[in-house]
Amino acid sequence: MYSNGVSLFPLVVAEPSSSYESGKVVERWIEVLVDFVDYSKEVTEEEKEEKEEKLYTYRVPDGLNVKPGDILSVPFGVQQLGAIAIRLLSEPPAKLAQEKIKEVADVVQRDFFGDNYWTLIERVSKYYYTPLIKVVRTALPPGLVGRSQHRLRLKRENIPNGAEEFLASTAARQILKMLESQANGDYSFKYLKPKVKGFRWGKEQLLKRDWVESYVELPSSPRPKMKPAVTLIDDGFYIDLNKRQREILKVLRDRGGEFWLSEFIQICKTSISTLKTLEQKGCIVIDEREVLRTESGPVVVGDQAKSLTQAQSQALATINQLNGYAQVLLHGVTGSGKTEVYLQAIAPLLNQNKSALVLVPEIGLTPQLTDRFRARFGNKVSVYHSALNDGERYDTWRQMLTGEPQVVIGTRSAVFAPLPNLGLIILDEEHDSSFKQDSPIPTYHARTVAQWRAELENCPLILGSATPSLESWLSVREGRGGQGGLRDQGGQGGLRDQGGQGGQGGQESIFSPLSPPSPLSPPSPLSPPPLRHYLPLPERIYSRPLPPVEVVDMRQELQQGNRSIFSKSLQSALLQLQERRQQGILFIHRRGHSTFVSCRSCGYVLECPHCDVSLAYHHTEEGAPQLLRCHYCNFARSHPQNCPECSSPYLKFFGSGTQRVAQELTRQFPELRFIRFDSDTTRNKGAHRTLLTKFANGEAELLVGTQMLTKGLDLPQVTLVGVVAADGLLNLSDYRASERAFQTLTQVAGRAGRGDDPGKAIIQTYTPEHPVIEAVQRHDYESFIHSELEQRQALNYPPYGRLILLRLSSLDAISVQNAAQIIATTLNSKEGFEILGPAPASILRVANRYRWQILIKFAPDALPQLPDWEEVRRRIAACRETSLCPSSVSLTIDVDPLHMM
Ligand SMILES: Nc1ncnc2c1ncn2[C@@H]1O[C@H](COP(=O)(O)OP(=O)(O)OP(=O)(O)O)[C@@H](O)[C@H]1O
Ligand SMILES: [Zn+2]
Ligand SMILES: [Zn+2]
Repeated sequence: MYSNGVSLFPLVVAEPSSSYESGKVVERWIEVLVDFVDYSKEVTEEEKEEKEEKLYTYRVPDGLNVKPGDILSVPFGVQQLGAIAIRLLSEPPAKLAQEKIKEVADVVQRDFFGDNYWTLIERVSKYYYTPLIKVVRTALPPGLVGRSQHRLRLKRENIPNGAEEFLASTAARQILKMLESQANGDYSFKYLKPKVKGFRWGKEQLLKRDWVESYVELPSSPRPKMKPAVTLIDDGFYIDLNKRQREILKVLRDRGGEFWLSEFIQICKTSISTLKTLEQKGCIVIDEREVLRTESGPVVVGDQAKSLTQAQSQALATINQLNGYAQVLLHGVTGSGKTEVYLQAIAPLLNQNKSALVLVPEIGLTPQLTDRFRARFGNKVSVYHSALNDGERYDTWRQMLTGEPQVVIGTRSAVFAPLPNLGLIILDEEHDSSFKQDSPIPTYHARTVAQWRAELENCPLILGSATPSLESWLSVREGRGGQGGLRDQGGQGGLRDQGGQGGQGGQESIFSPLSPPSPLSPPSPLSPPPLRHYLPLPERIYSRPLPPVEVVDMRQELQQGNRSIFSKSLQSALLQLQERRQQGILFIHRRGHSTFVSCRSCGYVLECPHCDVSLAYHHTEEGAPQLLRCHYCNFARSHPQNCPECSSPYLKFFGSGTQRVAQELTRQFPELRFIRFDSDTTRNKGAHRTLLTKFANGEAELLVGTQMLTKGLDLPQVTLVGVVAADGLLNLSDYRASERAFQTLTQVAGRAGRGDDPGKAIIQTYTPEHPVIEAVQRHDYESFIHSELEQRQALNYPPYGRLILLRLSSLDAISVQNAAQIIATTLNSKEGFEILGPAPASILRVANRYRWQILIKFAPDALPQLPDWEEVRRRIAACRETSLCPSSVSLTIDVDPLHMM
């Protein structure tokens, strides 16, 4: 047998090598995820996906030590490709002919992701019933491994004189010589391999002696994109200038003193030579600035830390003292300055060479937030979210792997960002449901994953919100489970037979020290220093008042003969905006309005041909095509002239919420300028920023939009917030409806009065007595949440009980119903949980697929104890077996679901 040990230390050959110790099974095969980059275009997306998701088995050559998480190089067809080691096997798959299995060519990089990262991926895989491979695909940008280069570098300081004499192998000597001949002692594997016979063994020996190191060079570090910008340095008052030159300087000053050169030339209708003259006169500077690849707009630099309010400094002091993992709930009312606390919590970390990860709900609000971070930390900030294209995403990843301390701001999937030396994770607006992925699997919640990650990295997690989720409140205030508490159950109950993970000894032990006390056991009197901190910011900055909330009863308006969608009160507030040159926000809950098109003659309603829903009418602006669109499958058609059923030309429609309101505004307030801010008008890249900038520049009095408006906008000029109809929010048939309605209304009201002028909110509703409305009006988070928690507890809903939703769908209506029935019966026949359903989804057919669901509910006191929990998990995973769920039916296991179907 040929092993590394032999030639180096002949005397210890007789000793058993470590893989034979303690009766461990020798694992000689490895399943790998092959990194396809330039995969042939002649296959369908589906075939491609199947191939990409597939694990391939390779043999591990003797003497090569391979671990999950290593980056390998493997022969694949005629190519040599990068691959990630996923799972060791002690036997080759029975289906494969042994002699057909190829050997791993080499280990390119050990522990590419680090143990913690790999543990995180495994935990997500287990907890969310998702094959490891899919989690890896979720976490990694495409092509990360493929584009990198594997290299070998000399460690000169370790090499003794006459080193070659110590080397028994010719290959090793040859490699050493070649490297030494290079000034930087460095070559790529690709270069060395064909030149050195037995390259791998030679390299292994050099590595063993620590004379060389192997590393992956990610393609050259990202070069910032630069673009010329104009900056005002002197407004030219004492300089001899002509009228035109003065005009140009005034424009620049009015626009904040900075502009991209090309855009500024357009705006002023001027030329580069005119600007050069102004530069020579010392009024402006034209220089290159870095452009964030995902963003436009000049980089604002040099923002200083603000001096903190007392509440802010108290919160910051606690955060600064944290050493290692802790869960912090920063509960600050709207406009209390949570962002400033984040910024000042991050600043010292960067100086300690640590990085920070900031997760935000949606991209609509990141431009403003990103600007604030960039103003403070300059180019240490990068943005990572799903709207980036592959290249941008890849670039950002690459930058993270350089190891430079940095701040990454991103949406849900950024929770997997491979930041070096993570010092802090922040979830801003932690209550927001867009942190949860409904599909595809893994159906993860970024808050849950962030918590695991913080524990693994041993760093604090800050959850910030004006309206914390019930989960976080319960977890921090009462030290009870919440979603994080699930992990000690879910995490340990690894499904060894599922998805390819598990099987390596010692895994369980990784979980135990991290597990918090079980949510079911009383807190121990000897508990270690508190891992949970509640940090309130009960007041707005400068003690500005929260906006008074006026609730308007729309039933009374109707009785008084007002048929407009705007109440008297809202109408006069809108008129005042114009008079006082102030600004307002009008919030529309999309579902609150009918958007379908129907025939006045025969009553026919235009429906989606693929889903059981009516089509929604869409019209962005005058002159744009009128479209009918399905909100479920995105099917679109033009608006017909005549009824398809009876040919009548009298089709009646309402626009979607915002469209209809926009029409009404134009009719009733022809002078009022407004900007629509919704999914129709923000489709294009950069549209969010453009619209918000227009609004901030005072180009309109009113911003009209949907949910997007509620999330973190900080516009000091806004004094009025109107909610057109709160009822659509209140009457949703979902156990979370009240929580969501309270959060949305409080957040949207909180956009008012953030500047010097006091603000107010007007909420229109047909049910003013609804407890949610009353709580919002009183700004009373605590009593709302207490009564809400009581109800959840009584019904065993989260955050007390736990839910797992099985979503089934199929093109065939009968087989999905049958499968749902069979699965529900099978699950029901055992104890340990409650089964709700099977039930058809509220919209049965979407994109031609029929959908059924089964809800599994675990009451807190019936929660299975370990090791029974594992048995329960096995039973749930077994639902996917074809005996229960035929291949024509797809089944998604949604753990901790937020949305029912
Ligand atoms: N200590 C401070 N002194 C002066 N201004 C401050 C201070 N802290 C924050 N601000 C300013 O107050 C405003 C509100 O702060 P911020 O947007 O961080 O509030 P928030 O708590 O995140 O609000 P929301 O939850 O409503 O989004 C911002 O314009 C911010 O620059
Ligand atoms: Zn008709
Ligand atoms: Zn549809």
